[in-house]
Amino acid sequence: MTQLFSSFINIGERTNVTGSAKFKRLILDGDYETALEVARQQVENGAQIIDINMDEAMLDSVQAMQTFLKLIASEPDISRVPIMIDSSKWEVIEAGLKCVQGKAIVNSISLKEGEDIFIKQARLIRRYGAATVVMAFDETGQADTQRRKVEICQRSYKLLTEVAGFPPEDIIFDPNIFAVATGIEEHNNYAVDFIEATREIRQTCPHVHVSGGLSNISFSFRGNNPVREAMHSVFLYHAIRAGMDMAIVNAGQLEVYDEIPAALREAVEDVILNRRQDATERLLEIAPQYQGDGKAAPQEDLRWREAPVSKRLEHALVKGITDYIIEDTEEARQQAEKPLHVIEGPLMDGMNVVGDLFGEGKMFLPQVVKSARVMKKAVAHLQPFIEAEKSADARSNGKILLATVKGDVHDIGKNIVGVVLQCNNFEVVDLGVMVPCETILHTAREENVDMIGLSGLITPSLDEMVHVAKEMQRQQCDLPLLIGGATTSKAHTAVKIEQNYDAPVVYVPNASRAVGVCQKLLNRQSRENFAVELDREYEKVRQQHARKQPRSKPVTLQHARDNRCKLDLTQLPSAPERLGVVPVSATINTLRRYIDWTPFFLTWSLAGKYPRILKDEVVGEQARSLFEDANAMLDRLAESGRLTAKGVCGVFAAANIGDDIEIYADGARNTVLGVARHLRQQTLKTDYPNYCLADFIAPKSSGVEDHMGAFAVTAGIGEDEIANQYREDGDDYNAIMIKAVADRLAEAFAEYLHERVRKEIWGYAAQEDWDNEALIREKYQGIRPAPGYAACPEHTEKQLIWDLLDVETHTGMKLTDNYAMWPGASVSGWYFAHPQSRYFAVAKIQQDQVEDYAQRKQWDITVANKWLAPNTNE
Ligand SMILES: C[S@@+](CC[C@H](N)C(=O)[O-])C[C@H]1O[C@@H](n2cnc3c(N)ncnc32)[C@H](O)[C@@H]1O
Repeated sequence: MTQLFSSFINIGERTNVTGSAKFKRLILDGDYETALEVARQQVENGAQIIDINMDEAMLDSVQAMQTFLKLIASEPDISRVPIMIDSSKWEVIEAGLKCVQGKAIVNSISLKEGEDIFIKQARLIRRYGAATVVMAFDETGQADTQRRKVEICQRSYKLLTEVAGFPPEDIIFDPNIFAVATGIEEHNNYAVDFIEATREIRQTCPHVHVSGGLSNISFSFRGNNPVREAMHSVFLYHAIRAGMDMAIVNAGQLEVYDEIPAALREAVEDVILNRRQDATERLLEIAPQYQGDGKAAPQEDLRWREAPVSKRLEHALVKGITDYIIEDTEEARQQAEKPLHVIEGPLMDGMNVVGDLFGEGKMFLPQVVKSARVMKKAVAHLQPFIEAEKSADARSNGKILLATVKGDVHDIGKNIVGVVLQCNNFEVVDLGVMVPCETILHTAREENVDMIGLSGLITPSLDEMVHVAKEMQRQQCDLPLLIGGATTSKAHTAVKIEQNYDAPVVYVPNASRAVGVCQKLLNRQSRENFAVELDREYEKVRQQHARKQPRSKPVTLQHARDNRCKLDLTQLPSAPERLGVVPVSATINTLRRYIDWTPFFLTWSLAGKYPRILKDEVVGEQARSLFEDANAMLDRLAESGRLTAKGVCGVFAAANIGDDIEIYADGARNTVLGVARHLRQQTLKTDYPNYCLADFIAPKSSGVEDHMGAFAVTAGIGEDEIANQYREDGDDYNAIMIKAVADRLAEAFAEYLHERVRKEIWGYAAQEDWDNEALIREKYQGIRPAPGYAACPEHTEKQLIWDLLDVETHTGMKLTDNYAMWPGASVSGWYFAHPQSRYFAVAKIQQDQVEDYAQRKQWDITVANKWLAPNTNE
């Protein structure tokens, strides 16, 4: 192969279904002829290798790879360049190797699944006489630092050359190019890490090649091609000097290093070489100047401004543009007979377009929320004129009261429903969170609303909703009742709530359903039809529920205890470095590195795993825009200091007694600080134990000294104030965004603190070194079960965490009547460190365990039945 790499090699990237929407379409449509043209063009444009990837869920990838490679083989002007067979699936690679006639290159193998598979695959590749790309990826994840990149490549090199007999000149290392200038401090050195690792790899692994996917480096500047191209050129300039000799690149999109404008080149070089602290900010500042043709800032496409005012308002609403909304609304007002007509006319028409597009799946939730922001600004401008005329309120579709029930503080879902309803011309009376039943019913009467919507996140809220329904019945209310929130369900609504209230009760699974439901409930005729439909549907759900056989056979508590998980006492975690309570704080910039972004997108109803979602064909654009907004908010929060994160944790001497854990004041174990009560799985298990969290702590009778921990963290100090301020400014989008971001930071805080506990405070895994993806996938030893979740579903146990750690004093976090945590963006839980500890679901328990638990907690049986209802009613 050596002759192949005598100079720098461009690898064409367009024949890749994961990277090119056009190529993907062609392959999915079976248009191989045109797909072949894409390959030909690449070769004509100077690609010296073409990378071919057919990894697409809708494709038979093996078949597609073989078909395409066979076609290429009969095209001499394409097959004169080597083919890179790119797939994450080994069977596709093997299928491809069988079809390529000349020298092939496999992209890629790695140590991800261990040495045995790695060596086996290398030997097979060798048998085909192919070269291979080897990613800097091992059993613990992708390498991001120079040290890890070099270590993994050196280890791979040794295995390949010494064990698999692989010729070193056929090895192409890919030490992972990651995005720089992302705003995250830890990313700033990624390019330097790559360049320096390349230098070291070339020095220590003779004859190998180094390659990488270039476009990743400039990912933060997507949408600004001139800056991206400059970044690619500067990066290549330095990486080639360090020994990089191949890259997957769009050859037509490379700026010539010397032709990059001097100011841009210097700013880009500062970023790539991580030469100054403020390099990202400086590049961000000048980047817009080079957008478009790279010489002058592009003109914003303002052709829509020439349309009549009603069309302009529609455009602004659909696109979420606030820049001209006041002047356009004013123009419309001057043309209208009454200011109210602007709302009822063009603004509502525009919102109807938004509603239709959303309904058709052509707009996504974040866009709708941005539209609402535009609408609010317009309405706010008109309000004084409407009041001056003392005209009646704008005729809305209907009025709905929304509230998160007493004892619960979670409101993101409710707020989203509120905004979507407002977009559809419903008037929303939002009572906020922790709203007692009396306030809900009183306000409903005062405000003369048309229906009531209840929301809740934690399981005790379900009971509160039943209580509200019963009260509505008692007070002879006849307003429709809407039920929503993460723990609610159609079954719960049908079985527990609907029967208690004569007027319609509707379970609303998400925001997009809310509008249709509310519309049906407003009109008398459609409401009656809907009520009949609902009765029938819910009756069916009830019957199904009644017929439902228990999924597994119940056993007695004694039987379950006899089948407890037996702990291997030789594997106990080491004794803690530090016993007792440790208050902790963390900056936004530290925490953002630990964020798990996937749930963030789900909050906004965009499904898909991060980071893949950013490139998703359907929701990718929306996801990117949302991601940018979230990061901009994080930047502002980091700078302003308006959102604070505080936490506390502690590791304590502990011993297991039955299903309880005794927690001691100190290592002497004489003073009991508290006793954690746990529940045990109570269905027949043949292959597994009947788990209880207490099993993961050494029994007191064993005399072995064991430990456990507890934590409580919040990233929500200040979130309500910031959200309220946004809401007052008519900016629901950012009001929801701050809460969604604070929630992410709280979970990130839990992740960050857990890592610190493992590595330093308890220190039982001092040497661990996981990247964020591995942390999210919980690769580490130990768990942090959270009361209210499946392994410890009983919420009142949070009180013990509060007492042990004096949580309120250290963090300001509070527990509500129903043991929800305030602020909403909070997480608390236990730490178990034994390698056998794992998450599980207690699921259905029997009355003997309820009685036993009541006794242990010194509760009246009715109290026990109330708190354990989620596990007795399953
Ligand atoms: C809800 S996710 C949170 C982490 C996720 N990466 C995020 O950012 O949203 C996982 C956490 O939920 C809790 N959890 C999950 N399953 C559980 C179970 N069966 N019992 C108790 N807690 C559980 C644990 O605290 C675990 O760390």
